[in-house]
Amino acid sequence: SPLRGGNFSLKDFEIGRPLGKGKFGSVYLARTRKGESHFFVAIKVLFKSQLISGGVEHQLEREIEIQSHLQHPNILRLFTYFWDEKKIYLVLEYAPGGEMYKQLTTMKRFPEAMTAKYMYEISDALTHCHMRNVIHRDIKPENLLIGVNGELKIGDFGWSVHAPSNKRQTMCGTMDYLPPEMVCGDSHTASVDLWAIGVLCYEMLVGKPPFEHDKQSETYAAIKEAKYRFPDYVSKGARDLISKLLVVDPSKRLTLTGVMRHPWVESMLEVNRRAKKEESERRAE
Ligand SMILES: CS(=O)(=O)NCc1cccc(-c2cn3c(Cl)cnc3c(Nc3ccc(N4CCOCC4)cc3)n2)c1
Repeated sequence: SPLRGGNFSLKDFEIGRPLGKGKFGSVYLARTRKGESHFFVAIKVLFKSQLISGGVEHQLEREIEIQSHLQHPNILRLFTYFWDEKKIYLVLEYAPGGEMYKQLTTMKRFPEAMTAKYMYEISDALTHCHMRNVIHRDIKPENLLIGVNGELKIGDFGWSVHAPSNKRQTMCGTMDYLPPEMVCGDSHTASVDLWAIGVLCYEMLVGKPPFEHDKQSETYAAIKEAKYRFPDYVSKGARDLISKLLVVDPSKRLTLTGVMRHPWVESMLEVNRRAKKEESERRAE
């Protein structure tokens, strides 16, 4: 990629439209100036002042350290970063499909085959992270993006840490994805990500997270007991997978390999493969 080497600065890019607004800054579509082939990137612009007042500068350092070293088709690349007097710029891979959050809001809920494909892809990405002793800790639709071929991309490592960790972090996002051990403040291991993909799987199939309640105290109580219900339309296979991830005892949760080899996931991936084959045969006619 034309982003080899270091010391880039804003002048190396043409800044395009804003893609979205975050807590600490915004994300812009951009493209490299050099060379004839315009290479699209997403540039996340963070204000130093806001990072300092938010007390998250160390978190950003960790995010940069971790995400710049992870290279996987389902993890958004962090190519490089640079700063000027007031801002820090992260040059990230552009995800043309946008946020999974928007896709889920638009579609209300995902078909089972689409959900299973995303579950396979996120488990593959987390296997890559856990092998490098990185826990993500903040898996939720808002942090997941969609690539050019509809593939899932983990897009934000702002909350990731090197395992094991008992770092108490002030939660400023939703707590729907918190596992019991984090709700109780106990130290936590990589299995927090397994709980989170259980919550994600439920939310993709149902359109809302399993422990959502009006009162935060009710959400806490439901999480601690892993108390949730399925709407009738959720298949037996999907219920089996989710019930093996939303387990209070972290050591008893299904492993990432177990998710990727789960009968429901495998059968749904077969459905995807057959649909793709039929589609390409139709195109070939
Ligand atoms: C905390 S934050 O600032 O990081 N999150 C706020 C936010 C909010 C919304 C989006 C995006 C976003 C980030 N992206 C990154 Cl990083 C790479 N590609 C995209 C990326 N790509 C993208 C691609 C296409 C679209 N379109 C497609 C056509 O319909 C309108 C939306 C939007 C975003 N979007 C980010």
